[in-house]
Amino acid sequence: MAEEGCPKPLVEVRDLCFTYPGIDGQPPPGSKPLIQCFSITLNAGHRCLLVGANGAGKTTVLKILGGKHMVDPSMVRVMGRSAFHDTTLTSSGELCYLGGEWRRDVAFAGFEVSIQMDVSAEKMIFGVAGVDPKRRDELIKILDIDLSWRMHKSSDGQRRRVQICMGLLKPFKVLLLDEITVDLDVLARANLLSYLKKECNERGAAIIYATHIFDGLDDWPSHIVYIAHGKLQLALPLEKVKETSQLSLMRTVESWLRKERDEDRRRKKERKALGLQGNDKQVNGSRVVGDPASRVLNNGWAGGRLNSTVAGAENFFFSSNSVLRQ
Ligand SMILES: Nc1ncnc2c1ncn2[C@@H]1O[C@H](COP(=O)(O)OP(=O)(O)OP(=O)(O)O)[C@@H](O)[C@H]1O
Repeated sequence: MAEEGCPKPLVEVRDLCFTYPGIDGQPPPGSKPLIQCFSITLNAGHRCLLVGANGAGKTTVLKILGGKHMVDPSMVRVMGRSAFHDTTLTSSGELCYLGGEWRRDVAFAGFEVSIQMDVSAEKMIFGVAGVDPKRRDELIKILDIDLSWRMHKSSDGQRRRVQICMGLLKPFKVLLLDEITVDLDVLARANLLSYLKKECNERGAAIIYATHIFDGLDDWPSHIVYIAHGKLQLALPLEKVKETSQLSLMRTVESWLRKERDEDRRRKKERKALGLQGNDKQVNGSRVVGDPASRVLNNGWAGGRLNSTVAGAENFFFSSNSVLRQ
């Protein structure tokens, strides 16, 4: 997706390969990588819509890009740095992930107050330190936040607006959005999407947005990335997608997913007819049933140790010992 003659990409993913670890902190031996053959490049200004069926791997990819799961540093570079190992990327706000855990957790606002406690929106938002007041005011306006809202008495959508505002207070360079607009009303969502578009156009930020909601998105993304079963299916500029389909974006994606499901069913049927299991491999928790010969498979993890298992480990002074972060 990088264009010729462009400056350094903001995001570079090269042959990303990843498996969730089992209870021992290692991927179940012989397990098939959950994410594989996934490479994309994003430049300043790119707004990438990440689409795929439930369970395709969208959240996993976003978390890896957001530095939450450890992979080999060569696989994921954000602004030329390793997303997992260089924690200054996230602590500075340059790399920002707003997604599942962020939504589900009590979403501690800078000064450790739960989003559902009896506290005002003002206290939550103004509690985030080191923020440009102009940017803060703009976000409050865009999201139409009433600073007197009490969090414990607010609606889900009102709370979400406050959360989104807090998440965007620092001027990100790379923003990863994992379906955060579900509770927003049509107007708030439209305003947010146009604000994010402006951020890309004016500040040269890049956004990857995973969603199943296509309202108002027909002209929002610059690129579409489609993932199925953890593998990249396509990564194209929106115009190219439009050239190949006369349908709306939602109908186009729907047709891809329908085709994918039909293919899956056909394969399953064939395997059944041959007396094979429905799935390629049987993995039960961290115990693997199957041919031990297949267990040497390189699934993106280095074996042996839980911490710093990648080449050049001595350089990872930013790294924690954890391989998964919340
Ligand atoms: N912590 C985990 N440990 C093991 N497997 C996981 C974990 N989280 C997700 N998975 C598995 O990884 C696969 C991809 O999940 P992921 O959440 O990335 O999909 P998704 O495309 O975001 O799906 P959805 O559209 O439903 O949100 C699923 O099969 C899921 O069961």
